[in-house]
Amino acid sequence: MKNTIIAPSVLASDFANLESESKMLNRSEADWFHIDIMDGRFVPNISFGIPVTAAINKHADKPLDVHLMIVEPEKYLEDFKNAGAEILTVHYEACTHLHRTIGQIKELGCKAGVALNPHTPVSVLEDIIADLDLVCIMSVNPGFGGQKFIPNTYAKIEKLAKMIKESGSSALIEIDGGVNEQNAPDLIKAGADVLVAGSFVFNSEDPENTIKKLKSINNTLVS
Ligand SMILES: O=C(CO)[C@@H](O)[C@H](O)COP(=O)(O)O
Ligand SMILES: [Fe+2]
Repeated sequence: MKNTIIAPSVLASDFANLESESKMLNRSEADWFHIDIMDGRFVPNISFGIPVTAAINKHADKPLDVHLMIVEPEKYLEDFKNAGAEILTVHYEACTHLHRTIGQIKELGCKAGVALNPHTPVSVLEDIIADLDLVCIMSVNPGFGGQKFIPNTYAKIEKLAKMIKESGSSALIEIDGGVNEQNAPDLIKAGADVLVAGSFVFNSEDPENTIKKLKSINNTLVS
């Protein structure tokens, strides 16, 4: 039985109470904290940056999965590593020298991920897939929480899973955007290893229990 990783997105949490939100995630069955960094240039929104990531890390006792939606991410990798990032994901569309950037992430001792916008085919990763620890398929256009899931994601997961298998890569497939308890079973069946969920978790009445529900979906699927 596959153990799907659940990574709640802190973007949808109460920023005025990050300590208690972090403690809730620690208590919960969440595996990672998903940290969305938006710069107002790569995406049309600004979230938070290095000091807030470090503040969350003071309270988090689980890995920080840092999703960099920024231009020139190579300039800030070390800062985010020092702020507590264990996984650093850069956007394919933001990196001219992706191979070099992935090497820099690994030299820092972090796991290296690449995120793909909805319009970017998974085939662009063919020549780098063996070097990646994670591929994040964006199932919404990045920049905002609470958007509608794009169904073409399922086909992308299947193509990527095939590429990973054929290349012998051990990259995990992460799905980010509009994930909820309705689409999670099909995402897992298609090949998702990591589910990011923001609004679905934090806008629910009982976020801890919502995480538990997402985590238990695996167990209801026939492997
Ligand atoms: O990276 C992003 C959005 O750009 C995501 O991580 C969102 O924060 C997920 O939020 P929901 O779609 O689950 O509300
Ligand atoms: Fe994200």
